[in-house]
Amino acid sequence: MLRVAVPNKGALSEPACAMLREAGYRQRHDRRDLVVLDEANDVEFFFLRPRDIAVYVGEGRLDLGVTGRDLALDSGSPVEEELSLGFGGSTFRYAVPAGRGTSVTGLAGCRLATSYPRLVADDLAARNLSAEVIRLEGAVETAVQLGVAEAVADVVSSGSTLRQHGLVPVGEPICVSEAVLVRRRGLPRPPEESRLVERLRGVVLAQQYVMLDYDCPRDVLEQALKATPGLQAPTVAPLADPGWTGVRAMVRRGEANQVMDEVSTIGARAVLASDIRFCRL
Ligand SMILES: Nc1ncnc2c1ncn2[C@@H]1O[C@H](COP(=O)(O)OP(=O)(O)OP(=O)(O)O)[C@@H](O)[C@H]1O
Ligand SMILES: O=P(O)(O)OC[C@H]1O[C@H](OP(=O)(O)OP(=O)(O)O)[C@H](O)[C@@H]1O
Ligand SMILES: [Mg+2]
Repeated sequence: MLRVAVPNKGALSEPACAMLREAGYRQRHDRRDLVVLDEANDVEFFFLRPRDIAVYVGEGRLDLGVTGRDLALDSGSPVEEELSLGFGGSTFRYAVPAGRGTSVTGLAGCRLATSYPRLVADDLAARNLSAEVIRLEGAVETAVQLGVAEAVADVVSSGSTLRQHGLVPVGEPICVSEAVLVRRRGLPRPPEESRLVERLRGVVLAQQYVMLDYDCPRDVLEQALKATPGLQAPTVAPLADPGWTGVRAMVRRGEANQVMDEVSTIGARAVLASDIRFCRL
């Protein structure tokens, strides 16, 4: 039986459960449940703190886990990323009080509060900078206000927590993070693991594309197909009116409106974009 870790709390918890549900797996209904057995798929899910997940997977106690890239790096566990999941996006950055400089080198010798001490120590070492790293559990932005540190390194998503505390980011992000599926580094891949990975890949890809359908005058079909080449090739089907054809192709979600403008300008009509829920490509 495959054993998989899922975040039990926090920013990654709900989207991770939703994605696994979409991939056809049984998930918990009660937030207090810590283990869910999905007998039909022969998978056992363990709901763990996101920070601990890479530790269990790296020790080989669990086969796969959903966690944040930043948390996996900070754990120092021997895990590798199997799949990026496309949610839980954030950056991990240094920040200082507004007006206290804009350069990372200014962090030398300061007290730096963070919940990600390994990530910070590794980055400081790579930059050949020395600073005192103060490990806090959370709400690290307050550490500057209360005089525990002169700078912080923390997760930045919308940036509003930094702003509320009068802090501004300095330097490039230490890590650009998102939710990832991790496995123990270097282990052979059992077939039951590949099935879960492929199912999740099907959900991730489905979210990145839309299905575009439109009616196209035959005399501009070639031009339209260039705008919508699809993945393999677009479906071209006859319509009742011999002067027209139906076209169906997958299009990247972020480019969909531009492509719709393009085919409409050529003369396409009834241009429809619809969501794809899950797929195998
Ligand atoms: N807006 C956000 N706020 C916090 N974390 C986010 C956000 N967006 C994405 N994340 C990611 O979520 C993960 C952190 O999750 P979470 O905040 O639940 O853990 P934690 O900080 O260890 O736990 P807690 O906040 O309960 O002490 C990291 O991978 C982080 O990059
Ligand atoms: O850029 P923003 O959208 O404001 O989000 C970033 C904030 O969210 C996280 O805190 P979380 O809620 O996880 O609390 P924590 O600090 O206790 O971990 C993170 O540590 C920042 O404080
Ligand atoms: Mg947090």
